[in-house]
Amino acid sequence: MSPSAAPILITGASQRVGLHCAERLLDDGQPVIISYRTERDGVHRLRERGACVIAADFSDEAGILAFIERLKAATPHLRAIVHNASDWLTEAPGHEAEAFQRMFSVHMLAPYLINLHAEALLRHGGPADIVHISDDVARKGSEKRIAYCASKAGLDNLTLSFAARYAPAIKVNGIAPALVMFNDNDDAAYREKTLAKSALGIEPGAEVVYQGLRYLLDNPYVTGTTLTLNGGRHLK
Ligand SMILES: NC(=O)C1=CN([C@@H]2O[C@H](COP(=O)(O)OP(=O)(O)OC[C@H]3O[C@@H](n4cnc5c(N)ncnc54)[C@H](OP(=O)(O)O)[C@@H]3O)[C@@H](O)[C@H]2O)C=CC1
Ligand SMILES: Nc1nc2c(c(=O)[nH]1)N=C([C@H](O)[C@@H](O)CO)CN2
Repeated sequence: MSPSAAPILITGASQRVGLHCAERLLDDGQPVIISYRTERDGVHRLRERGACVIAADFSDEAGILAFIERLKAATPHLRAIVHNASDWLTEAPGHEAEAFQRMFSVHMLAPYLINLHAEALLRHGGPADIVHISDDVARKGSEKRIAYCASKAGLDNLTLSFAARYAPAIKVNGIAPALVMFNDNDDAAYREKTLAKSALGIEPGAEVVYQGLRYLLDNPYVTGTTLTLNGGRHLK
């Protein structure tokens, strides 16, 4: 891919899925911009590989708008925006409203404001995409993470609205994973219980999200669609 190609923005790419997708795009010669909140080893690695790295905290409107200004200063065009940044919060007793606000801000307000303010960066005459990384759990709800799940369901709805508004110049789609990669503190009992929730029963790793992203970027006839990436959880 030519080095003058417009960059792809991945939010929340300092670790795990976002970092993997950013590295795979760089492997393909695709320029990358990431947002990060914590200065992790992954940020240093991406910076060394030539990615543009921008600090951002999407916990409130001011932080989101500050990121948008830094993004506009960093590039005149974007090939795509991948909204990956996410906090997997439970609602601590007595802090439910704070948790809901934080989930709404990172999973809905940030994608909404970035999509609105960065529209012109995507309108450059070439292929352009927005991809929202959601969660398969939005399909049925989550008793343990009500606010998280509701905000991811709202993100799925943003996919439909922005796809209708931005067609035909910009495709807008989603990816809704179930378990892709555990967290280091997930114990054996939790891992066994979680793996049993899907028909395929595996922890696939971040590459399956990159494969879904690649499909959406490369296919000119898909918009307003959310790819289910759940190992067949809906079959159990
Ligand atoms: N892992 C899985 O099995 C599954 C993942 N998903 C979804 O896939 C995506 C990637 O998952 P995963 O890699 O596990 O995600 P992480 O939990 O690793 O979160 C990704 C990044 O989001 C950033 N982030 C969190 N809150 C904020 C905020 N308020 N402002 C800015 N950045 C923030 C963090 O940045 P930093 O570290 O720099 O602070 C973090 O590294 C997420 O959207 C997730 O909901 C869905 C289902 C299953
Ligand atoms: N931001 C995050 N969202 C989610 C995570 C995560 O680690 N960070 N993990 C999950 C689980 O894997 C779940 O799908 C299975 O227990 C969901 N969302």
